Amino acid sequence: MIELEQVSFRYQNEASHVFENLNLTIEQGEWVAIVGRNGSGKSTLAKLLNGLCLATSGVVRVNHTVITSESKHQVRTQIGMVFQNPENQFVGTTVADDVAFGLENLAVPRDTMIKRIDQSLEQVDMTAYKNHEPSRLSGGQKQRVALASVLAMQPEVIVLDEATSMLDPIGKEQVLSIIQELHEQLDVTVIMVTHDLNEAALADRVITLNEGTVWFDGKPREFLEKGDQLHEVGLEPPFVTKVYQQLSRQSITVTQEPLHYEELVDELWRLYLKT
Ligand SMILES: Nc1ncnc2c1ncn2[C@@H]1O[C@H](COP(=O)(O)OP(=O)(O)OP(=O)(O)O)[C@@H](O)[C@H]1O
Repeated sequence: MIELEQVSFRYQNEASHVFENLNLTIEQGEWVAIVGRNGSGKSTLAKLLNGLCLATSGVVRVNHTVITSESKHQVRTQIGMVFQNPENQFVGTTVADDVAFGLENLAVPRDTMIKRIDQSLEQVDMTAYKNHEPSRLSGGQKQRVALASVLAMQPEVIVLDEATSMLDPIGKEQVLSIIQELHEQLDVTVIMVTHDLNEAALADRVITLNEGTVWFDGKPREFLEKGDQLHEVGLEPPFVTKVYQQLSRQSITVTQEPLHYEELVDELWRLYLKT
């Protein structure tokens, strides 16, 4: 679905490259979390995927189309982006207008447009707010509307750049469960830039960037097994990993390193019943 081949990128008037000869392939239907310290290039990578940044050299392909200044508009119909701050994405005076905007640009026929607006608002559970002003919604509701605007375009790939970082735990949970549903039911490819390693553990694959290179690329469990090595790339092991490390230090055997709180609780419960 996405291929980066020998991609180098340098911002205009900057001396150093963010990426040099980066190679990466993301398959259709994968859920990939991109993690890494501040400045490691996560957002730049997200922008390279939808043509907001164009490779200085090398090739970025989305569904076999090479992203260039000519093709980027067409590519954006296949890749939906959701950013950290939904305020920057609102253009309409009502929620429905806002969701309609991208469809109007694509000249989608009116009856199809109405159907898609209703369907995407329902997917994010925001139907009741259809005629509300976006600026009066809560942060979590705004992010769900931003997600609906992307869903209405029926993209094959959704890129979320720190999309849940400004949300409270409930708002975060709601957005993540919508993503999980889309991924499972519609086989949408999800690329999620995040600082939250608990969130990254939900993905099928974790890519860790460090100084413009891929430091780790693999399953979330293998990633968390890195434990204290995560400090080398500016990351803090999540709570479940720290508990696992403490248990190991005290020679308490746990069957496998827990990925989520639920697994940790199951494991602790098992240990408790054994005593
Ligand atoms: N518009 C820009 N012009 C020049 N340099 C930039 C620009 N945007 C980012 N950079 C630089 O590119 C590098 C990568 O930045 P990027 O925003 O991709 O990192 P990031 O991993 O997303 O960071 P964060 O976690 O802080 O959001 C950094 O050194 C940053 O200073």
